[in-house]
Amino acid sequence: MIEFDGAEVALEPDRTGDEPVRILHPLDLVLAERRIAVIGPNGSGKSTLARLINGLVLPTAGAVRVRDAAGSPLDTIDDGAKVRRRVGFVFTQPAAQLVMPTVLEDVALSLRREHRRRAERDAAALAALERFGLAALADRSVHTLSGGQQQLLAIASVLAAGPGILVADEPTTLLDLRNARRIGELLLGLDQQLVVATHDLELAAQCDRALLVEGGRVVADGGPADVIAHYRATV
Ligand SMILES: Nc1ncnc2c1ncn2[C@@H]1O[C@H](COP(=O)(O)OP(=O)(O)OP(=O)(O)O)[C@@H](O)[C@H]1O
Repeated sequence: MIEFDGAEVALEPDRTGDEPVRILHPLDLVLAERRIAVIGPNGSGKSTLARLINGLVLPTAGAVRVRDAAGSPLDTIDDGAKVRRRVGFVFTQPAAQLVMPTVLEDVALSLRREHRRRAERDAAALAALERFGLAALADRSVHTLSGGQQQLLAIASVLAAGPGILVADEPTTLLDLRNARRIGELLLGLDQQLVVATHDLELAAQCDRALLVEGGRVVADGGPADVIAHYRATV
């Protein structure tokens, strides 16, 4: 569960002494559904909203809290590094988060806390790759993968660390239709709670709830069909 309690993001005023610019206006929301889409025009604040959920952006006022599993405490996000073990984040550009030379090493890096011994870590990493149909690519350089394979690997690496919540920021934007559907289906089928900021309305339509963000405010919130219809009617 994710709770926004008057959370807002404002930029410091510049030297002209102007009012701070609000990127996200104070937001009160409880997100309890398993799959939540955040849609809206470019620059509306979707990424900022998504980044608040894993501490990549901290609110300048108010609070964001997460509970990543039944029975776990509702914790305020005030330390990005701590929350990132509980809330995974997948970026639009998978290459940005693939940091190790080979596919296996990249997944193994996510497992360094759980498995201190290299052999155990590699075995767990291989099992994670198998789950995503990537085992045959284990020794390949991450740079030789296709965009779809890279996005799949980025998701596998993030999920290997066992987060209870997954946030994805436009994960299908750079993919062709086939890979976009494949990644979309994978994300929608996860056990974890999913928050996905997306321009992919086909993906948004399959979520349990959608939020329409415009000008840093949530202007529609509810079933995806209604929220998408509202969005289409306003562009
Ligand atoms: N660190 C920052 N400094 C200055 N402006 C910022 C910063 N972060 C975001 N913004 C501005 O805040 C607004 C919202 O940005 P955000 O990236 O959240 O939008 P978005 O809805 O995800 O857009 P897109 O669909 O184009 O990715 C934009 O106008 C952006 O330029």
